[in-house]
Amino acid sequence: MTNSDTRLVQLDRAGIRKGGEWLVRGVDLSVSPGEIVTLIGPNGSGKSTTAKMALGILSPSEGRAERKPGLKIGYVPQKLAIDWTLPLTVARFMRLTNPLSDAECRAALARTGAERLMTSQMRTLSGGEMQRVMLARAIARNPGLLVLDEPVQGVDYAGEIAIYDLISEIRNTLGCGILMISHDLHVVMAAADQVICLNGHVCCRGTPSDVSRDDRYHALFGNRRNAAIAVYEHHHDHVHLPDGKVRHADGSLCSSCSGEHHHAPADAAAEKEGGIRNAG
Ligand SMILES: Nc1ncnc2c1ncn2[C@@H]1O[C@H](COP(=O)(O)OP(=O)(O)OP(=O)(O)O)[C@@H](O)[C@H]1O
Repeated sequence: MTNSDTRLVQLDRAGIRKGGEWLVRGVDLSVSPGEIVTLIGPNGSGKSTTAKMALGILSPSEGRAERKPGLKIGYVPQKLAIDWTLPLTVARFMRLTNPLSDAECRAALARTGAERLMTSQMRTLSGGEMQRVMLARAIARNPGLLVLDEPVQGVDYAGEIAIYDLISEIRNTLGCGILMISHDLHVVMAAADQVICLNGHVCCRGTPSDVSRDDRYHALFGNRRNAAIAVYEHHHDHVHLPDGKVRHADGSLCSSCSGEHHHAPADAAAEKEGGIRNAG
C-alpha cells in the first residue's frame, strides 16, 4: 500500500490458521479515512482475529494485510491484562503505554465526556465510564485508524446509544477511519457505513440496510435480527450527554427526555421488554 492510497488498512483474502484449523478465512476489507466499518457475527466467528490481522498483531496465514505506511492506530481491545483490584487512577492508566502530557490526557478525556474522571480510580468506574476512558486512551495520540473491539461491553442500552453517538462524533472531528467489532446487533448497525457479517468467513456485507435484508444474515441471526432492524430504522432526533442532559437536533438542552419527544413504536415495544428506556 502506498502513501498516495487513501485506504488506511486493507485485507485481501486474508485468513488465520492455527493448530490445523482455520479460525477465519477469505476476508476482504478496507477502511478509509472518515469511514466506519463494523464486523458483526456470533461468538467465535472470527471478528477479533480479523481485527488483529488489520492491526498487524497477527500475520495472515494466507492472503494479505496491509496498512498505510506511518499509520497511527488507536486500539480498544476486548480484554486488558490488568489487575483491576490494584490502585490505578484514570490519569495513570491513560499513560501506561502513552507518554502523554497532563494537557493531552485532559483533552482526550474531555473529548469522550470523561474529564471529571481524571483522578478517579479505574476500579470504581461504571461500565459506561470505563468505555469512555478506554476510548479517550485510544484517541489521545490522534490516530488515523481506530480499532474498537466491543466498545459497548458492560454498558446498558441507553449508554450504548450514547457511546455510538460519541464514536460517530470522534470520526467526524478526528476524521479517522474506524473498524468496530460487535456480536451485538442493535445500534451498531446504525452507526456503520459498511457492515461485514462474519461466520468463519464473510457471510454477507454491505450497507446496514443491505445486510439487514440479506437472507444469509437472517439465517445466521434468526429472530435476533428484528431488534437490530427496529433500532436501525429508528431515527435519532437528540443525543444523551454524559451528564444526563439531552441535546436536541436544534441544539437546545433539557434535563431529561421524558415527554419532550417520542420514541418510535418499535422502541416502545422494546421499552416494554425493559431495555431501551431513554435510548431514543
Ligand atoms: N490463538 C488462538 N489459537 C487457537 N484458536 C484461537 C486463537 N484465537 C482465537 N481462536 C479461536 O478462533 C475462533 C475465532 O475467535 P475470535 O476471538 O476471532 O472470535 P470472535 O468473533 O471475536 O468471538 P467473540 O464474539 O466471542 O469475541 C474461536 O473459535 C477461538 O476459540
